[in-house]
Amino acid sequence: MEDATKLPLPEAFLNFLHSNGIDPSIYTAIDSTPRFIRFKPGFEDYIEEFEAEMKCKVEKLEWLEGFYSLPHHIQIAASRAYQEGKIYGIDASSGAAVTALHISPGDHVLDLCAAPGAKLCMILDLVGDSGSVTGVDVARHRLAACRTMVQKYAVGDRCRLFVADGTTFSVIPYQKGESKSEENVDVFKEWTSRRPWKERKRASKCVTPQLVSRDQPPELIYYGRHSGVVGLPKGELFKTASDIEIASLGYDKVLVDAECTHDGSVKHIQKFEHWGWRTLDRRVLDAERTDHLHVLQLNLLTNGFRLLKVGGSLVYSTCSLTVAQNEDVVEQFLKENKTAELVEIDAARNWPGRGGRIPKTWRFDPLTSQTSGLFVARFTKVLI
Ligand SMILES: C[S@@+](CC[C@H](N)C(=O)[O-])C[C@H]1O[C@@H](n2cnc3c(N)ncnc32)[C@H](O)[C@@H]1O
Repeated sequence: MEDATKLPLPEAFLNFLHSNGIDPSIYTAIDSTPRFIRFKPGFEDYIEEFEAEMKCKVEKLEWLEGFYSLPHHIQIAASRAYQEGKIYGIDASSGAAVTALHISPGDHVLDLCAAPGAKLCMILDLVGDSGSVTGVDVARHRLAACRTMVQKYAVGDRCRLFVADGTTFSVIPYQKGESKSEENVDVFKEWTSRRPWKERKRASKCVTPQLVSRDQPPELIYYGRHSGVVGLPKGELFKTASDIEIASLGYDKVLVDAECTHDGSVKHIQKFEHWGWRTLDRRVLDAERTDHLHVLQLNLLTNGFRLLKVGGSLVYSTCSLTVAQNEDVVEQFLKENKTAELVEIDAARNWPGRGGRIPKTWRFDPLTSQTSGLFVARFTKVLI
C-alpha cells in the first residue's frame, strides 16, 4: 500500500478507507485511468472523424462491445459526435453492469435508480424496437436531467420515467393489448415537452432539490410514443399486481444501481477538492448516513427483486468498494429471500478486475481493471 500521508486526501476519508480495507493508492491512479465512450449503434463510422477532431487515438475495448477508451484528459463534450448525440461518456464498468443483465430485444426492463441515466440510455439501445424500459429515481431534478439525456440521444421511444421511491415503487410493465379504451375515458395523449402547469409551478417554488417520500404516488415525467402509455386510460397506468401475478407479469430484467458512498468513483471523489473536503464529510462519511445507506440498499434490492418475473435477471451494483455496501447487502438479501439465487456472470470471464468476497460477484477498480470502481452481482428468481 502507498503511504497514505503522501496523498492529498483528508484524514477522515483516509480513516474511512482504512476501516473498510480500501487501498488509498487507487486515488492516485486517476492519471492513468482512461476515459470511456460508447458509440450509439450505427454511428461507429464516426470514429475517425472523432479522432481527427479531438487529436487523439481511441482504442476499441476487446471485452465490451461498442466501447472505446481514450486518454483521460480528453474533454468529449467539445466534440461534434457528443453534441450530436452519437456518443456518450460512460465508464466501461457501468457498461459491464448493463451487459450482465443479458438484455434481449423485447424485454421489459426496470432501472430502479436511473438518474443521471448513462446506463438507462445503453439499456434503451439494447431493447431495440420492442419491449420497454422503465426508469425510476427519487430525485426529481436528477430524473429531469435523465429525461434531457434520453431526448438528446433520441432513445426514449419505449421509455417511461417515474419520480418515485424505488423501495415502494409498484408499477408493473405495460402488457400488450391492455390499452383498449372505452369512449369518454380520459387517456394519455402523446407526450409533449411542454411541461404541465402543475410541474412548472412546483419547479418555480422549488429552491432545494426535491426528493419524494416513500408514500408519495409515482409521478410520470416522460413517456415515449411506443412505451405503452399513449392511449392508456389514465387510471390504468399505476396498476399494480400481487406477488403471484408478478411471477409472470413482472419485469424481465431489473437493474438496481443503488445509491452509495461513491468511494469507488475516483473522479467523483476528486471533485471534492473543488467542492471542499468538508462536503465529503457530510455527504460520504457521516456514519449515520452510512448506516442508513445499508438499509436503503437492501430495501431497493428487495423491492427490485419483488418486481422481477420468475426466470428474470436482476443486477445489483454500487460504485462503492466497501464490503458493507456490497457483499454484506447481498448476503443479507439472500438470507431473507428464498426465491433469489446468485448466478454466474458469464461475460465476466473476459472482464478485467477480480471476483468479490462472495463467489460469482465481481469487482472493478482503477488499479486492477483500469476503470472506475464498481461492484456487480447478478440474481435470478426461482420457483420454490
Ligand atoms: C449511483 S446513482 C445511479 C446512477 C445511474 N444508474 C446512472 O447510470 O446514471 C444512484 C441514484 O439513486 C437515486 N436514489 C436514491 N435513493 C433512491 C430511492 N429510494 N429510490 C429511487 N432512487 C433513489 C439517487 O437519486 C441517484 O440518482
